[in-house]
Amino acid sequence: MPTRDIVFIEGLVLETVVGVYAWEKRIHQRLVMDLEMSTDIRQAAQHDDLEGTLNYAAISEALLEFCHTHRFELIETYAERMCALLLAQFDIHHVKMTLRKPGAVPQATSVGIKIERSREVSA
Ligand SMILES: Nc1nc2c(c(=O)[nH]1)N=C([C@H](O)[C@@H](O)CO)CN2
Repeated sequence: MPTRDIVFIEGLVLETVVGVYAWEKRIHQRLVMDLEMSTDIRQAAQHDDLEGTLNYAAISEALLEFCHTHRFELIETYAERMCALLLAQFDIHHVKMTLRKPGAVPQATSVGIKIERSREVSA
């Protein structure tokens, strides 16, 4: 029976080069990510074994590395590309990502996007 199990990461701070404007291409800015990843944790819990679940430390490392080695103008591009990376490299069925760019609009606490992506089911 399918589960509704979630492994999550909240408030992951990613330093990267991001922005539409010329001045933004010369600095590093912070993006802050919340992530919910659907998986099945029953095997891991039964055997008390990290191999059977999503390793949130390894996933955080992969996202930090991605942001160190890429630069895009839009946070949409970061979100889309990082969801694709997660679905390709980890046993995730469905991912919900919130990506914030705090400080982009000084009058707002934060701005950003929320997306959800699922692994393609092959026919
Ligand atoms: N939907 C978006 N709107 C805006 C973005 C973005 O990435 N997605 N980016 C900018 C600028 O880079 C802005 O953050 C500079 O303050 C504007 N709008």
